[in-house]
Amino acid sequence: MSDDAQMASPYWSLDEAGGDIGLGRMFRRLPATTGAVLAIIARAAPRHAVTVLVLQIASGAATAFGLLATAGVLEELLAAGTAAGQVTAALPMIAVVVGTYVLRGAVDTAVASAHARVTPAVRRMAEGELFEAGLRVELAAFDDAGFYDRMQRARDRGLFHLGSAVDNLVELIGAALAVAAALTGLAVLHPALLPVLALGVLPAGWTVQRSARLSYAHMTRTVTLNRRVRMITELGTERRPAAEIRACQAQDFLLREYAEVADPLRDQEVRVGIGMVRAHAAGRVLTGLATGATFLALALLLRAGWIAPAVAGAAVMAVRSATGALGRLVVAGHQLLEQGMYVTDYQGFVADAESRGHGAPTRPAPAAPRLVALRDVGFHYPGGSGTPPALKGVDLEVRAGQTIALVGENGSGKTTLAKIIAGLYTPTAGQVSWDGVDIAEMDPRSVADRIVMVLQEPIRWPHTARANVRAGRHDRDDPGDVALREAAELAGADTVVAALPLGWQTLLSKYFRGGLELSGGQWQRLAVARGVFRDAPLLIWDEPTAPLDAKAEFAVYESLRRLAAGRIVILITHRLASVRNSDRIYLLHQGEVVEEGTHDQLIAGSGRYAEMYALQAQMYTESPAVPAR
Ligand SMILES: Nc1ncnc2c1ncn2[C@@H]1O[C@H](COP(=O)(O)OP(=O)(O)OP(=O)(O)O)[C@@H](O)[C@H]1O
Repeated sequence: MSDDAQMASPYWSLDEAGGDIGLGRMFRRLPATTGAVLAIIARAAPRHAVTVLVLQIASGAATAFGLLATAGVLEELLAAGTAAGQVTAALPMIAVVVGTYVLRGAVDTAVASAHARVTPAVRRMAEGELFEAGLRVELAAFDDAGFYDRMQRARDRGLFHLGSAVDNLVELIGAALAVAAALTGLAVLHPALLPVLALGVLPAGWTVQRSARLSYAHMTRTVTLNRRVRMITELGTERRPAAEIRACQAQDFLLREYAEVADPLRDQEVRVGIGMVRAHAAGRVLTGLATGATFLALALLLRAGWIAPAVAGAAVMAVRSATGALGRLVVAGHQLLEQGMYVTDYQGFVADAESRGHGAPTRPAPAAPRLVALRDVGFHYPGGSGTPPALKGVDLEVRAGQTIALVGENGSGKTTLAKIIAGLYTPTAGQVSWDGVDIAEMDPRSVADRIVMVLQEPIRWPHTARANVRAGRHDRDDPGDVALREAAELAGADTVVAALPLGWQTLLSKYFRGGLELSGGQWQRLAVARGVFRDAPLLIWDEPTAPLDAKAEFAVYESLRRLAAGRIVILITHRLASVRNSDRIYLLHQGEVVEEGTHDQLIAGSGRYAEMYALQAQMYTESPAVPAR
């Protein structure tokens, strides 16, 4: 097997066809979907939605009235007498028909303008809700693959289809009212015309329904392939992966990956397209036959004397208008069902996100905790059953004014522990307390308010340099940017900003015209400045200096030492020289604290820490392991 073949995955292929949607099933499922969309419309734009509905009813009534008036015109024109006399007699009814058309045109325009306000309002509200729901959930939700997948689906497809679902609902109601208008008009003219109408519209209805079924089945079969195509094309067109793709010469690999999913998608589209062409061809034949049958039926009714010629003429017009409306109704109904699935996804996500939010605020966290203590803390990432816990049995204490360090190999649990101390994850066992009170009892917002956390991969806010630092506490009052400049100086970010063309106002994003990109270390200095600007009593630094040059690293540690006075500092780093002065060092191994003490105690213990320290020291003292030339 080639390497490429080994990298190919069986996870994406055409999906199983979704349930077939016949007319009966469509009508059974429509109320639930319609109800869901209506509920969202009612919250986003109730007034405009009512306007649309009332005007659509008025438009339907005008259609029915226009049909009756047309019959009146035909009656006058077909009455006995001279041509001039017939036209003169028909003039008042012609005026009524023209008036009805004008009225319908005006009403339809008003429907369209009220409708134009509904869809954007729904999109705006739904997007805002989704964004807020995503921001409010606990961090752990992002580690749950199911939740994450639902969120992506709701964001990428739910929002998009919600707008179209609103449009289709409006179309569906309009079409249903137009069909009802044609039916009513004909029933008033003569009830015997109703079966004639059915004869005329059924083939068209069959055709539209057949193509809508094909398109629905196509949509359900290609969900996964479409997602995969989007992922791959994003990889090939985004800025971040661009360098590595080129460095690894992975272009051909990506193109093959793309072809692997895009080809079956294309073939499926061709199959469906041909299926639709066939359905339309059959439909046209049937419609032709049905038109003949309609005329035959009308002729029979005329001969039997059941209807007058004028009524037969009006019936032909009614059949045409009802055929068009029925077609629109079936198409809109199917599309609404298709989009309804995504709308349900969206609603499911928002409900799920709300249930994952923090509970009602309880007591506030102490303004400046004096003692942070962990007792027998364990943690399992969501969905990780069958895998060992990320943390188990961790006991730890740190007091105001102290600095502790968390060290250990990659994957030993340091970052997880820091996030638990920060209240970002709730431990699955044990307890984290501040001044003797479990933080689970505290208002999570007030807990977060007391913490500064600088992480390994800080956010690169696509904003100005100033906003990048102020994001640490965006609502902090800082007249003259005094604190901002002080934080930048402490973090060594002042020199970075000084070199920018527009200083603090420089946009730091290459995605926008005039924007600039920084180096990894420069971004990190801004992140440290952001942490300093945040100014809180509990500082958690997770590898804050990893991408910094030696001079900047030294300066940052000096600043951290000054900042530490009176605060609680938790430091995570692999550079053991940086933790020598910590009040206590905790060495983690496979999620457990296996050694703890001061640097001197741990060195004297000759355990893992001493070994790691000796290895690092050796790298500085012995000749570098570069092969001799
Ligand atoms: N989001 C996550 N979902 C599931 N497991 C995770 C997640 N993040 C980390 N883990 C697992 O938890 C364990 C501890 O990870 P953690 O990031 O805390 O280690 P670390 O000591 O900070 O590592 P490093 O030194 O590489 O930063 C690892 O086995 C890792 O695979």
